[in-house]
Amino acid sequence: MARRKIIAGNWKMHGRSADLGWAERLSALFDAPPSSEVLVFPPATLLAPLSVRLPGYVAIGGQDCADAAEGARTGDISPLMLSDLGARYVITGHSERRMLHGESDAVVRAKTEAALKAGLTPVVCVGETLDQRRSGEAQNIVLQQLQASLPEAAAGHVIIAYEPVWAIGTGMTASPDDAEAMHKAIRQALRSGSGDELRILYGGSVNPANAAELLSRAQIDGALVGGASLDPESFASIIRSAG
Ligand SMILES: O=C[C@H](O)COP(=O)(O)O
Repeated sequence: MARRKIIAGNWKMHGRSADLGWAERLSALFDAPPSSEVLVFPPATLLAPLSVRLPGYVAIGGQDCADAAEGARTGDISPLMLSDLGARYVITGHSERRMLHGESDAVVRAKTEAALKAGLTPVVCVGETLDQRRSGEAQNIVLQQLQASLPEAAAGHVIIAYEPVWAIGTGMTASPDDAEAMHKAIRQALRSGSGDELRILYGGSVNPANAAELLSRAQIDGALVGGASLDPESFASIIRSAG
């Protein structure tokens, strides 16, 4: 059976209460639930107020979580707290967290494990830099990152997002062939743990103009969309591209 596509919007550090009308604007663009799953990752401050305004077919998630359920961690948000607000998903290992907050693969793995324990589905991000791609190391780097970022036996319980660092927010997108080749390598590497059910999203400058071609590829199970998810019309157009 074909894997159901997932279109996920990551708002990153954008959005305040004045932006909550995004929910009604998005739902006004659909007469019926779309065929793909739709996920939204707003900033933690908007999780609760946004979730009550979203149509039932949109699930919400956190953009990051701590690696423990509770404790003396000033400023951190635990996966249990996200779940308490209605989140069902959480992004772990986004390259912005890896780079700006020094998160190692071991940290990503601990966060992913804590998220699973809290009953959330982690969306685990991996991706190479431009230098690594140019030097032909992209696949090795991504597979190493993946292996070190995933807890034991987690492959059947997570979603993977392949996000080449050089494509994020730059307007440069991996070609559908390159993205598909990487997704295939990821699927093969995780096959023993997850069978063919593992869903692998592509992220990096996905927009209404390039989404259809990327999403038409059998190995690309959806998109993790940053900038283009902030505008409901663009996001809706990408959702429609998934079929
Ligand atoms: O999480 C989303 C990705 O980092 C992609 O962001 P972008 O669509 O703005 O390039």
